Amino acid sequence: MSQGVVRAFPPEVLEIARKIRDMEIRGAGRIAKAAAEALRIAALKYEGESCEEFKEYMLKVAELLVSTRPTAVSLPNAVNYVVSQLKKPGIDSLEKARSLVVSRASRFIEYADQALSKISEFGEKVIRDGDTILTHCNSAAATGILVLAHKKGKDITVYATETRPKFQGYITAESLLREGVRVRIIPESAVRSIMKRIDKVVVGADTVAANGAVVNKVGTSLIALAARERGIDFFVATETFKFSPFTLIGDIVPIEFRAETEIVDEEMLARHPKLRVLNPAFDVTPPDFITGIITEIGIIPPQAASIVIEEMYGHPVMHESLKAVEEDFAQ
Ligand SMILES: O=C(COP(=O)(O)O)[C@H](O)[C@H](O)COP(=O)(O)O
Repeated sequence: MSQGVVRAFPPEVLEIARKIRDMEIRGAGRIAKAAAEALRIAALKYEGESCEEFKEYMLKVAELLVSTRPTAVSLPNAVNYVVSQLKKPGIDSLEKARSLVVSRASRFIEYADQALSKISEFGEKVIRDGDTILTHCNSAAATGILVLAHKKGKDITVYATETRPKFQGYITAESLLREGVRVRIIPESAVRSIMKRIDKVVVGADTVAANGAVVNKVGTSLIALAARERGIDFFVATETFKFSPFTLIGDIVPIEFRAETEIVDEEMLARHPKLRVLNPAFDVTPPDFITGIITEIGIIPPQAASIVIEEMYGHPVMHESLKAVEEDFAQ
C-alpha cells in the first residue's frame, strides 16, 4: 500500500456518515444500504490515478462508515461485501478496482431491496385474518410484513410502541396509517398489560448472533418476556446480512449507549452533577424466546443461525479475509 496522504472524502460521503451517526438515516437495513451507496459514491468520485492509493482510500472510507454506529452488524457486513475483494489478487488497475466497488455496492443495494420483498412474502403467511400484532421501534422488515398482510385483505390491528427516547414508533404508526392499517400507539410500559389483546409479536433486528440471540431496539427483550409469559408467538423479521459472522468465533455484539441528554435535559443534569443516566439503545433477546426468524431465505428457527452464518460467510477462522478487513478497519 502507498504511504501517501489519503485523499479528502467527497462531501456526499461525509454527509451520509453524519446522517447515520445522527440517526437521520436509521434502521439496520437502511444504514447498510446507505453505507453501500456511500462507498459507491466514494469510488466514482475518486480523482487520483493510483490503484494502490484507491484501495487505501476505500479502506479509510469503509473505516469511517463502520465507525458511525456500533451495534447493527448489517453495517460492517455491507461494507465488507463491497470492499473486501479489493484485497484479492488480480485487482491491479484503478479501473478494475473502481468497477469492482461500484458493481458490488449496486448489487448489495439491489439484494437488500429484494430481500425485503421476500421477507414480506414469507412473513405475511404467519399473519392471520383478524390478528392483533405488536411491533416495536421502526423496522422496514417488520412493517413490510404487516403492510403486505393488510394489502392481501387480512383485517389486522397493529399496536406500535412509542419507543422512547427517540419515538421511532411514530414513524411505524405513520407508515402503517398511510397504507390504511389500523394502528394503536402505546407506551412501552403498557406492553405487559396489553399483551392479553395480542396474537403475535413481529419486530426487526440489528444483529442476529450465532446462537440465535437477537439484538434489537432496547425494550425488545422485555416484550419477548411478556409474550413468552402468555405463550404468544414472537417473530423477528430480518435480512440475512444482519447475521453476525463475528459472533461465530465468540465476539460480543457491542451495545450502543447514547447521550444522557436523550433521556434527561441539560438543565436537570446541571442541577444534579452526580446524576448519571444510562441510555442503552439496544438489548439482547435470547433464542428461546423467539418462535422464528423470518428472512429472505425462509423462516428459520433461531437455533439455525450459525448454519446460516456459515452458509453465507464461511467460517471466519477458515475465511481469513473477513477478519483481515475488520482488522484494517480497527487500525
Ligand atoms: O432497532 C431498530 C432501529 O434502531 P435505531 O432507530 O436506533 O436505528 C430496528 O428494529 C432494526 O434496526 C431493524 O430495522 P430494519 O428492519 O429497518 O432494518
